[in-house]
Amino acid sequence: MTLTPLVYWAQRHAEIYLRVALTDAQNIDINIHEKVLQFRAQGHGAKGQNEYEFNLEFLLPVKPEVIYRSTERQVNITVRKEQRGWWERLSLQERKPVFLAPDFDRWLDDYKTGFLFVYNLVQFLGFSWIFVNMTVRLFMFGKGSLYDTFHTISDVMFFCQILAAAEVFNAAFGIVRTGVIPTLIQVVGRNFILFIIFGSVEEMHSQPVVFFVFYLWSAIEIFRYPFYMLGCFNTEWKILTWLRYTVWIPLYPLGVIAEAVAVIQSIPIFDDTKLFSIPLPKAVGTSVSFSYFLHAYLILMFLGLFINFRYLYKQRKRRFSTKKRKAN
Ligand SMILES: CCCCCCCCCCCCC/C=C/C(=O)SCCNC(=O)CCNC(=O)[C@H](O)C(C)(C)COP(=O)(O)OP(=O)(O)OC[C@H]1O[C@@H](n2cnc3c(N)ncnc32)[C@H](O)[C@@H]1OP(=O)(O)O
Repeated sequence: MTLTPLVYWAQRHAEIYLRVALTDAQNIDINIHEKVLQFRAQGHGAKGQNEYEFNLEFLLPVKPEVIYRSTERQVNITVRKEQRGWWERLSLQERKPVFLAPDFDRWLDDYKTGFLFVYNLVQFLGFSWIFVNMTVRLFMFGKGSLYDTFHTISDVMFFCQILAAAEVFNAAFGIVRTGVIPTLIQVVGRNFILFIIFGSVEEMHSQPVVFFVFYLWSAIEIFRYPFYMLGCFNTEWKILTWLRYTVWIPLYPLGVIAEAVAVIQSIPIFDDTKLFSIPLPKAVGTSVSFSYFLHAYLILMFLGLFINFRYLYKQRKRRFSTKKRKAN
């Protein structure tokens, strides 16, 4: 007797997504003949460990190639609808006039993809400009040019980091499939360093550590944003994917260490200048120095590093383990 797994269905204007509820699926065999999809695999489904299969006939023609990803919990299948040529659409309409309702879903998808593509492109250009400009200036003018270099690139860095706040909204509103907390930690963490430690303390503008931080931030972004840009077109370059999910391994701890050094260097300056200190009533004392908060922030940073490192490690594992299964 053939066993049929649970199959969930979703679709967009150009694609159909099937989720087959089979755990640890093995020997997956998926074919499309004409409009019929045939699926067979061994795995753990509603009737335990067994062989499961199903045939599914689509209403309209679909492309014969199947894209699938097997994870520990399920098999995700993507089928692309056959795009009809304009002449075919025209002849169909001639034969059977239909009222063409506006496809709001499609428009929304296109706007979302367009917005994300432009956003990622702007960020990529911004971080590449910072990286190249910083390298050229420091290489040509040496250490003496630190202060000028900071002032040349800081506006673009401020702009890119403010823009990065959009990533928290994208995560919160489900525009991209990413975690809100890791994104929030990343955005709040960087903006704190940039605007409070670097932006408000002039003495920091000529500290070498600032440029280590900027290098570490931009080094990951010049791979991450092009990776997302390709993702907008359902495309990927293996080498870019590998870099996006690997380069953070050394960069993230180094980035947090460099940021911690910057915080430590700024503590005596905040103590001396009393910048951001909280005034107290005369009877109690003068003020509470901002440096107390910075000491607490140093602990938070390593907690943030732990959360995001774990998150990125999981993302990496998810990405590469599904790829390996796909090759089986
Ligand atoms: C509560 C606040 C408390 C604050 C406490 C503060 C403490 C701060 C401490 C920490 C400070 C850290 C400061 C930062 C330092 C550095 O950056 S050091 C340099 C190295 N840094 C890095 O390597 C990190 C780079 N950043 C990231 O990777 C992200 O910001 C991330 C949030 C940490 C993880 O990214 P995420 O997007 O969740 O993972 P992905 O696997 O890449 O994406 C998931 C899916 O979402 C799609 N997607 C995401 N964004 C976009 C986009 N812009 N456009 C299109 N698509 C996008 C992506 O394609 C994935 O989709 P699928 O492929 O379908 O899975």
